[in-house]
Amino acid sequence: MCTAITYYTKDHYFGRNLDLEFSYNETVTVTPRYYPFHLRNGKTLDHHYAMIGMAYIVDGFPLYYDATNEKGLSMAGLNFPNNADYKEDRDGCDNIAPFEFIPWILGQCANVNEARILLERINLVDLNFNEELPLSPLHWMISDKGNSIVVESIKDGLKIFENPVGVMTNNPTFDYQMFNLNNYMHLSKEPPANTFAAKLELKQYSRGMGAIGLPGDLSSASRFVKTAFTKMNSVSGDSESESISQFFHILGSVEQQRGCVHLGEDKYEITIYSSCCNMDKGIYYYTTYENSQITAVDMYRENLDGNTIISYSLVKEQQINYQNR
Ligand SMILES: C[C@H](CCC(=O)NCCS(=O)(=O)O)[C@H]1CC[C@H]2[C@@H]3[C@H](O)C[C@@H]4C[C@H](O)CC[C@]4(C)[C@H]3C[C@H](O)[C@]12C
Repeated sequence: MCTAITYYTKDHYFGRNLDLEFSYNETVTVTPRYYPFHLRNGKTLDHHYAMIGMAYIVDGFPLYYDATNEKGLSMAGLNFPNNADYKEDRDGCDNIAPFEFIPWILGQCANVNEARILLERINLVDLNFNEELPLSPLHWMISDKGNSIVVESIKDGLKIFENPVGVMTNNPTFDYQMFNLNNYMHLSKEPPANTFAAKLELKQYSRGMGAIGLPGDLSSASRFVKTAFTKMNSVSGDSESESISQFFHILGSVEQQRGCVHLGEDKYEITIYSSCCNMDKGIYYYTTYENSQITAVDMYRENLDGNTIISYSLVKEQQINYQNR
């Protein structure tokens, strides 16, 4: 399971939890403007917006999980099993493999409106990266500094949904996730009043009772509701430190602790990493399951006019700040 969010204060932020039972050796990866993206349809994107994000680099190609470009446009791919449906090549379309989708959009678009124009011509094709890395069933959130959309390639075709909450998780389809919020409209950050029965003397015995009924399990539908509630009621200062702290707290409300989601044998899903990218400044912050200290990579400290990929291995060990030794 995974969760992606946006968060806006003075600056704009985009990030996600990557929940899985293993890691592919992903790295924080900066792709500069002149790195040639050789696409499977024979075309090459040889000049494009620079981008930073989390990627698994294979044969020199950055397989991005999530990224932000120099205009702030951001995108994340999340699991969408049994729903994602990729197509055959189609004439007159941009035939793009799902693993090329993030560079294709972020390389060429400055905002969601420009992405929508490319999406009119796109056909996400059923093409494995290679034998060891077959296609992943994904859907994507694309966000700029004001809007988010969700893109789902399903049996019926390519669906694009407005995403007014700026949250995405996994199954089922996004229209269900949005509709499901209706079931929770009675939840509140305020203390509840007794509307149960006027003749009963019911009292508020604890803080937080306005949100009793907010799901706390780790299913994707529940995480969607929990994250939407946490994010939409979020209050923070607007400094960089306060903003990113709040961002990680929102993601923390749905993080996965080892042991709670059993996948058979000795496998458990965990939050491998949580990321938060400042969309205005191109700084990619992350924590990992073992390392709760925030680590950052600043895209603008790299040569963005180069043609070779720059990558930083994740700092995964816990960093403890001893105060008395
Ligand atoms: C599994 C990851 C999403 C995490 C997630 O949503 N988990 C939920 C599981 S579930 O719903 O609860 O079953 C996705 C996100 C990005 C994906 C990776 C990226 O798409 C890049 C390449 C693409 C290749 O085709 C496959 C390997 C891969 C390296 C992908 C592996 C895997 O599918 C990743 C890492």
